Amino acid sequence: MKVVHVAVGVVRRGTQVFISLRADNAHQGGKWEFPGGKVEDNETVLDALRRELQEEIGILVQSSEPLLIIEHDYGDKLVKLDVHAVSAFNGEPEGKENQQTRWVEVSALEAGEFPAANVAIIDALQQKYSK
Ligand SMILES: Nc1nc2c([nH]c(=O)n2[C@H]2C[C@H](O)[C@@H](COP(=O)(O)OP(=O)(O)OP(=O)(O)O)O2)c(=O)[nH]1
Ligand SMILES: [Mg+2]
Repeated sequence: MKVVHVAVGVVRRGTQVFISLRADNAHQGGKWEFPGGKVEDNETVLDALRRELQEEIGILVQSSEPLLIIEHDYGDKLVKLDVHAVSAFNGEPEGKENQQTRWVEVSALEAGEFPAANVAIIDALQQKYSK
């Protein structure tokens, strides 16, 4: 199966991160996610990160740091999540695609509300950024 390369942005302010609800009809629909999306053929992962965060939550990424890379096989889809912590940005994040969004304390993130691949992201965040 072809691996789908995905740029994922953990938008962080202190010990809080910004999350969105995936549309019911999307892959892994009804789960919470960190905003992001597929890296197109003509772009780098950072290009995709910038583009997706602008499209989905209306912010301009000013600086980001790689956090981790996760490969996960959902059975119907094989993904490679290229996860970046976004520490500086312009604009106030909001759902630009009618999706529900919220800021949440890193310590309150519940892996069960996210796609299975996100367990490792939540672990990494809770080690690095919890109060
Ligand atoms: N954005 C995002 N995708 C995630 C997370 N965890 C996880 O397993 N995924 C998976 C779900 C999807 O199969 C894939 C991302 O696809 P996506 O639906 O965001 O892609 P996209 O924004 O380009 O949207 P589209 O073109 O499919 O409409 O990665 C996460 O935290 N954030
Ligand atoms: Mg997306």
